[in-house]
Amino acid sequence: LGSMSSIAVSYGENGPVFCALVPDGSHLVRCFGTDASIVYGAPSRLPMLSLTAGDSFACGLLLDTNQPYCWGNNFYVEMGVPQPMEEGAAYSEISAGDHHLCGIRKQHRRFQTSVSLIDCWGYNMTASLKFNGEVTSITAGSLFNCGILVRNRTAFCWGDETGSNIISLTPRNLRFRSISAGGYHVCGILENSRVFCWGKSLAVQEDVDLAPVDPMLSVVGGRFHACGIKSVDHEVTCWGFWLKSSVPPPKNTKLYEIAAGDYFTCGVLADSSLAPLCWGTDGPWSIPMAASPGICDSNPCGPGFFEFSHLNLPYKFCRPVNSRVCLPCSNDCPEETYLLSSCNATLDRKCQFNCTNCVSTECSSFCLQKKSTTQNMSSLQLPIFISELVFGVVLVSSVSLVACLYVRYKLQRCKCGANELKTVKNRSCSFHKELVKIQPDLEELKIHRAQMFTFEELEKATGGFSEESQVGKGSFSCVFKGVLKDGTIVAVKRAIRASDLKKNSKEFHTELDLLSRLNHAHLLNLLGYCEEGGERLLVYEFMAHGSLYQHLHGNEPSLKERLDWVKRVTIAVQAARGIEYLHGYACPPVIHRDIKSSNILIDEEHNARVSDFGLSLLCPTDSSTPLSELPAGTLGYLDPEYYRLHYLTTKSDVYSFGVLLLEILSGRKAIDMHFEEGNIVEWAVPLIKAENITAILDPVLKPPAEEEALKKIATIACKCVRMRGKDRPSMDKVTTALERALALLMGSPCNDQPILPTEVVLGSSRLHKKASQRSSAQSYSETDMIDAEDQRIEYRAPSWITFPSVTSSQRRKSSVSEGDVEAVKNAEGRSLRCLEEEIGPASPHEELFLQHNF
Ligand SMILES: Nc1ncnc2c1ncn2[C@@H]1O[C@H](COP(=O)(O)OP(=O)(O)OP(=O)(O)O)[C@@H](O)[C@H]1O
Repeated sequence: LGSMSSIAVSYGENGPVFCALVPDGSHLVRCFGTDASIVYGAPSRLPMLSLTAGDSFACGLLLDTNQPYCWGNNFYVEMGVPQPMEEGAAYSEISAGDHHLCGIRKQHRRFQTSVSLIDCWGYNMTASLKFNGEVTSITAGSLFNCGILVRNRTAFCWGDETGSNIISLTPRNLRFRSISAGGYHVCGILENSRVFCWGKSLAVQEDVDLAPVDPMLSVVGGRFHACGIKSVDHEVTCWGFWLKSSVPPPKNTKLYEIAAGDYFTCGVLADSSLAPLCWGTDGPWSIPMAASPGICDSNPCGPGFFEFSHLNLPYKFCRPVNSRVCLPCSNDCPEETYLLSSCNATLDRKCQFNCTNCVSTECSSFCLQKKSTTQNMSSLQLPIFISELVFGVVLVSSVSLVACLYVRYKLQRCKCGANELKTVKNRSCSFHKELVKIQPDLEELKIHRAQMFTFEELEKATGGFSEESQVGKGSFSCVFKGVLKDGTIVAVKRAIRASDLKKNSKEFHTELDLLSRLNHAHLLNLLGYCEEGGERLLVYEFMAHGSLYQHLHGNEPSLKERLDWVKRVTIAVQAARGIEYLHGYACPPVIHRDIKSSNILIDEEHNARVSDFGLSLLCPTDSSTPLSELPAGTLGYLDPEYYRLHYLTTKSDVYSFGVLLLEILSGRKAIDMHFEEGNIVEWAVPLIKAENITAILDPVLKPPAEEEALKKIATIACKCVRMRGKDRPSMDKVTTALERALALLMGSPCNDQPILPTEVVLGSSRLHKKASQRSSAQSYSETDMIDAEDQRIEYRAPSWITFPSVTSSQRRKSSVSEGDVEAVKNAEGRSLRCLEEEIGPASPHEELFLQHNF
């Protein structure tokens, strides 16, 4: 609902979703909420100029083409670029109603003043409309739209007015600065900054049209309510009908921008955090991101507007050259204050407390402080103050200089320049025989923000490492759920005190070192560590939903059933993104070496996180030959080329990921001797090649409507588990292909556009999960524990695999000759030719998206 903005709120039966442009100049969108099709469907690589949202869908105006691009799930609006659309059409504004979207077509200069073209798509709206005169600021209500004519700033509306009388009630003589539609009403800001609303739902006779008299900077409309930002103090005020038990609008809080869904409204805090803040019903309440405070405009800010700048942020908000975010100037000053400086091109007006007229404590304390500072300054202390100031400046400059030199030194040591990274990515990272030494340096770790804990602290957090708090067990460690002093729920991994302390220590240090260097939304975050005497402990974010293994093969069948196809494929895409980051974007690149379902953990919001870096290896970025390492990993997932030839490349992870995909599709374990053919690869690949996909699909789930999507994933899996590493696709290709399959599965008609379930967040906050983790009351049952135990005994071979422990089927596989490989390849080529292009090179468009994203 409403007009386009840098933030948008969608609504519908799956709950509200908040979407916003990230304020870092990337113009990328991020969404939070419970509607998976919008949250995970948000294109993380498409830069957008602005956003708008309706019932179960959101749309953005693409920065590069000025075309709308929608995602989510609405029967009436085509996802992707809505169709039909005139070729080459570009739009200056878009706006979404319940089930439709409209856009003002950009036109050649010579037509601009005579006629405006507005295209609409969706329920009862699909048409191209012509209006006399230039139109600006379109806004969409439930079933109607309105716009402002540039020539006289009057409003006009079109569409269905049943139940709202919106068209007949439109005021003919009022001039508006801006307008915003709600469900059945429109509110506009008049030239004198007062708000005027018209229309109203006949079903809910609430006075949405009785707007407060305060001057407003902006206004938005929800289903039966409206909210505005007051000009005098940037605080929000709402009016109209509210559902009972709604969270009220914030008080004493300044906001820059607001957007409304039906019963849920959000704004961007007017402080350095630019954090979103929401009220109304349903949530999401915790949105761990900063949001852009406005849309980037290529025109200079007009009168009554100032150019927004953020002193704390070193980067530009707007990518297009000569564009900026223009915010409306505030009018007047709050009570007790006087105008210190007027609004100019770069700053809003400033007000200061008037100390002759204080009533509030805020004013009194300001004036007291001011008085004492003035007195102090005028006394003998002035020279002391000046010398302190000089000392402070010198100190800050020297610290900054040392920090800069240190960062430069670090950057020089890490030879992962953009170009090198690209090269690494393209050649899928091959390595020298020499392994980069992993020598964790505690000072370095501090810089990487891993916190050091005492053993006592962690002992306390886990109830003395009690059996009840144990949530899992690996080959070298036990994992406990713990609660830190500040209430943060964590997972504490305690290395088993083995006779081979050296080996334990190596795995500990590998994981510690790697995790403190890596940061990605789909990698498990390390929060801290403890190394005391023989004790080695790592502290991670707690993953409320355990591992993928527990879901697929645990003792609770309902968990498996609840993991429907969309969830499974989403997890696959997210895990692929984590691995893709390790291979292509980590510095230096990393081979995980132990990709398997028990190392894919699932957080509270059901997002997948790749974990367990105990076996990972760092690889140099400037090498060309594969790394020769003693095989390590888990039976069933281990790349045959690696254990046969000790030939390790990132393609070994691709093999393991292929096995994981087969596991996700079939619900079978990688090795399960209950079946005649116990090795999942040996069993599934021939069936997939014979195009008998149904035979491998997990029988506990109904095949989806779009079985084609699963067919594509099966094909990807087949390619990942090819015998020769060089015949396997790289992880970035796998990710792209999976994203397309997910789009298809979710019924997106335009599956050549990548739908990304969640975006890569380089530098994502380690701490933003804390709050949600604290609220999680989920604990592990004894059965979960048994699962983990069962998994260790039945499924998990010792990490350092020796040849005798390899199963017969694997041995058969490992002894396949080169000729066999060719034969397999040819057969594959024949039966799957039509799907061969799935993992083809990324299109120029996709390459562009990749460049934008990283
Ligand atoms: N951060 C976490 N939050 C919740 N549970 C976790 C977390 N980390 C691990 N676990 C649980 O503990 C189990 C054991 O984890 P761990 O990484 O020690 O071993 P593994 O990967 O299963 O086996 P191995 O170390 O032998 O490869 C996991 O499978 C998972 O169920």
